[in-house]
Amino acid sequence: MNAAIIGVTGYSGTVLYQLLSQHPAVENIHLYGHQDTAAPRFLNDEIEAFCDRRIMIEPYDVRKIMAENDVVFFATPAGVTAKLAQPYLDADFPVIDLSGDMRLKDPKEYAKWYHKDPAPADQLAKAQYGLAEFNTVHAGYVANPGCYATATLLGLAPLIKKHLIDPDSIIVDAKSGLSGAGKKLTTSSHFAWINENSQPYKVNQHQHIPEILQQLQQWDASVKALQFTTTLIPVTRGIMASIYAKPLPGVDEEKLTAAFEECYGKRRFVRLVKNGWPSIKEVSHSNFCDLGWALDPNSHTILVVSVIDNLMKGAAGQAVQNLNHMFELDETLGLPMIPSWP
Ligand SMILES: NC(=O)C1=CN([C@@H]2O[C@H](COP(=O)(O)OP(=O)(O)OC[C@H]3O[C@@H](n4cnc5c(N)ncnc54)[C@H](OP(=O)(O)O)[C@@H]3O)[C@@H](O)[C@H]2O)C=CC1
Ligand SMILES: CC(=O)N[C@@H](CCC(=O)OP(=O)(O)O)C(=O)O
Repeated sequence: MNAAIIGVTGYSGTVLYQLLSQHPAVENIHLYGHQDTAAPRFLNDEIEAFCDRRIMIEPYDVRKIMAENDVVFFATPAGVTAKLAQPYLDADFPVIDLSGDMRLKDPKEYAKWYHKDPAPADQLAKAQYGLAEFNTVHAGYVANPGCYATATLLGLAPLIKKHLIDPDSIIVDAKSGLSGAGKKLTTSSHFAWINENSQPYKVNQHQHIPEILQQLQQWDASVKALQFTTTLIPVTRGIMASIYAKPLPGVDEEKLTAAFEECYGKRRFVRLVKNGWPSIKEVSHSNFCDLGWALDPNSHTILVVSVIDNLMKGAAGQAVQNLNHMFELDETLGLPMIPSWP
């Protein structure tokens, strides 16, 4: 197949390019950039690491993209696909959108949390949320989940789906490395600030809160809210979500473990860590989500720890997993099955 990438010069775009370049079912990768760029650019001029890849990044042209490709990936910032999705939806053309533009079903929620103009409700209704372990999308427009949302939802799924916790008691403390913020330098991502430092941000205002709730409510309508805090940590890649909740009466360690095993026993990309605890480094550069859990009888609290690589399972890796679902290929095709270690 031929695959198009829009946004190849960004962090998730480059990882997507790396994965698709080695994907056995992808024959050609075509790159497209901004709509308003008259002259084409070249990948080797934009990304030093790809200095031997003199591949053209053509100006964005929707008709050319659909004519020359079987699928298009958008690795563009919020606000881009909300304006560009319509012709793909009209043509039922396969799209995998890494941005948050088409994830929320309610346009008012998007406007509230992203502070941008939403796509129209009829377009949002057509997009399918691609949390790959639970929603196998075979065609159309896939809204690839956010990085924090992926780590949090995979950690919470067994607790919510098996009704093991008080739905009013969920607290998530999530930390992310700097590549999660994309390539643009900001004051908070400046080396002198974040090196040997750590700071919460977007407290109670993070755009993944409504995304997480939307999916949790599909599993259990009684979940009304969650306390969700995001913190920057001085690593390049990786997310660790520590999830706390109160168990319902009768829930013990055995039931907890059985729920995780039932939920993920057959899943290739979720690893259940039973000796010790998950760590960011052990999933680095892989599409794995590692999960660990415990029930403390003294504080009567469940802890689940979920780790992913934000650029892989949190973005480009899950996008390739969704590509494999869409084209009915083996789910693992083109994805590394061994993390980068040490
Ligand atoms: N980084 C991460 O860990 C994750 C990111 N995401 C989401 O994925 C998307 C990409 O993120 P990330 O890679 O971090 O972002 P970056 O900021 O690193 O890259 C954005 C890319 O989009 C391109 N771009 C910007 N505006 C346009 C436009 N109007 N038309 C065409 N191309 C455009 C940029 O090109 P140029 O440089 O030429 O402007 C660049 O290639 C975002 O929506 C992000 O929220 C989701 C999960 C995790
Ligand atoms: C470290 C960091 O800044 N991370 C970003 C995550 C970006 C992302 O995944 O955004 P969308 O999924 O909404 O597109 C953030 O917290 O906003």
